[in-house]
Amino acid sequence: MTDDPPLSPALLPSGFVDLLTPDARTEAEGVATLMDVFASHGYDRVRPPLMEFEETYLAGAGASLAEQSFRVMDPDTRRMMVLRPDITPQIARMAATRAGGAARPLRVSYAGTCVVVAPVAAEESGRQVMQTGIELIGPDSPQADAEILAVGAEALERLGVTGVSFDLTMPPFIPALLEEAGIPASSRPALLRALDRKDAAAVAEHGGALSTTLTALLESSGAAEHAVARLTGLNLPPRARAILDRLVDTVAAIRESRPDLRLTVDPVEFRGWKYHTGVCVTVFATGRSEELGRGGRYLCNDNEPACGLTFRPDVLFRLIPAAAPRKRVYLAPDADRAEAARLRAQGFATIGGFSAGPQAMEDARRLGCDFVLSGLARTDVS
Ligand SMILES: N[C@@H](Cc1c[nH]c[nH+]1)C(=O)O
Repeated sequence: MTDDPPLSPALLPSGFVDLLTPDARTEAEGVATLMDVFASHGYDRVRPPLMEFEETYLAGAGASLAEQSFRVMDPDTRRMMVLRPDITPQIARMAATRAGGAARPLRVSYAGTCVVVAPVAAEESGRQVMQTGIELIGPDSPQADAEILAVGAEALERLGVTGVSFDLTMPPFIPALLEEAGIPASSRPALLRALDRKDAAAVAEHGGALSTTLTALLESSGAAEHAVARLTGLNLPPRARAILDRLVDTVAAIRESRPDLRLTVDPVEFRGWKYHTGVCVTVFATGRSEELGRGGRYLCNDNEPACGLTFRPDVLFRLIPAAAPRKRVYLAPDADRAEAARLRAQGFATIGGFSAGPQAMEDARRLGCDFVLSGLARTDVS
């Protein structure tokens, strides 16, 4: 027994909401549109489960997601399970196990619900998040990175999302640079914080021998061509150089297929889950701070290279007009069944009516119907 006041019947746990119409419809139709574009490029749908054993999920690519994972105990076996916070680690597992023998390059798509402990971005409040994405497994090339971006861009265009920008990052770059430059482990946290805040003064203060390079890196972020021109001129140690060269090649490959995309580069950014091993991307709509999607390069659970892009439909669908409802027809109890079926085939929603005569007309109006079907006769709702 507790002394807590009784819960309101409408109360839900923080971060979980009911999605009503039209939002739920807009989400479902938007996901279908995205999945259709993915399928048209050969990305076949897979459906990993909502829960997995903790020890399998948190191995491999999922290792960095422990803090974001809800744990549930299986009452049958008493084994701990994870409610997935992200689908990509499941694809990394599938690619190394059940889909290990499938022809490469392996292209898969997915749409499903995830649950995170804390909202993904600061401006968000949701803990149940929808993911819709693609993964390209096998090739480790700038062309594969470019394909992911191009397919993602096309999917957004089909949805009608305009003014999108793709921000390229390379999370392993700064750690490699600090290590190669021999920056002591004790100064790294302050330096990483300063870089994360893009605080030039603090970067200069904590950067030691790397101050000039790090300041130049901060200044080079921006439009891809501007960034690439400045970054190629920098004097860098070999591992950091190799990571950067790969980013430059990826920019060139993207430009070849989609010269029109708005591309920016941020060499010091390392947001996102921590399993990425190479070039990453965050998708923004101009003038908005929420992330529409994120992606990047990683390794599957058997170290096979892969890259992918995951959209966040719950953010995305706030940017597009609500999906139009079907036109509605009120079926009086004597409505002709074949005619009703024909109307449904034409895209109408037929609403089964329990009233006839003037009451049918009133019910039809109340339920948002355009006309009443009685026998074969249509009467417009006035
Ligand atoms: N699933 C990752 C993005 C990603 C897809 N593929 C590789 N990375 C995320 O939501 O942040």
